[in-house]
Amino acid sequence: MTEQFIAVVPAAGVGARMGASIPKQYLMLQDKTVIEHTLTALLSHPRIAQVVVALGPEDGWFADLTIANDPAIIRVDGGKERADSVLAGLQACQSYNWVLVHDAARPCLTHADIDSLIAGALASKHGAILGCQVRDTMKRTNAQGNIITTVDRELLWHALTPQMFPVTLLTNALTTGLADKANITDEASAIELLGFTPKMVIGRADNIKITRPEDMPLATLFLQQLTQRY
Ligand SMILES: Nc1ccn([C@@H]2O[C@H](COP(=O)(O)OP(=O)(O)OP(=O)(O)O)[C@@H](O)[C@H]2O)c(=O)n1
Ligand SMILES: C[C@](O)(CO)[C@H](O)COP(=O)(O)O
Repeated sequence: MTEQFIAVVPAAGVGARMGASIPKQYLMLQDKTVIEHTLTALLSHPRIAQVVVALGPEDGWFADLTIANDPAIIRVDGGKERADSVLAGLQACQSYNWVLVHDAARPCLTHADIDSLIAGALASKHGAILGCQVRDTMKRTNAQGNIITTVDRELLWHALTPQMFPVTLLTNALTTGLADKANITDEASAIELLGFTPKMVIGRADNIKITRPEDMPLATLFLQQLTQRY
């Protein structure tokens, strides 16, 4: 039988940068909430058997969603930082070899990208992440906002999600790295802190993370365009 995987969806954020009255993962995009789009993309993939959703302590929204009753969904309590939420989710993944971690706030994920990530991760000892190369000239500024240098963009990427790693390796990395969690903004950065070099897999640039209000119409357009998501 083809190996099945588990996914962890960190969904315990408050969405401060969105500035909405509810966490951004519960805002409506077309016919359903952001998190429902995200979970549907994962749950409908043939190699994802279960999805662990890390929820905020005050979350009163998830239980009201129909998808919350899907038997493939496991709920856990998230933590103060995204890395804490992911580590909490990993405690429910110990019977699996591999885990995909995907932001609840990235609803435009396609099965083609999940397929590419799985192939890339299984071919790499250190796991893999989806990413897309930067397109603009990149600048570094000083604290006063003055440009101090132009950064070589040749090998510069936007890290996306899902990110896929062996469960034991990622659990160890996040447990060890949490002492330095200020620098752990994605799973790969914790793996890198152990000295490993995960594989970068080319992903779609429309797999955006909904962060600010202007991202909502963009995600709506992308979902309309994505006729072949699954
Ligand atoms: N303590 C946290 C913080 C974030 N997340 C999740 O991690 C993903 C990416 O984080 P981000 O875009 O930063 O979401 P928020 O933290 O909600 O946004 P903000 O920083 O604007 O508050 C989101 O799905 C968010 O719900 C989480 O599970 N636990
Ligand atoms: C994990 C991530 O989406 C990869 O780009 C990003 O690091 C999340 O950062 P955030 O500040 O928690 O949104």
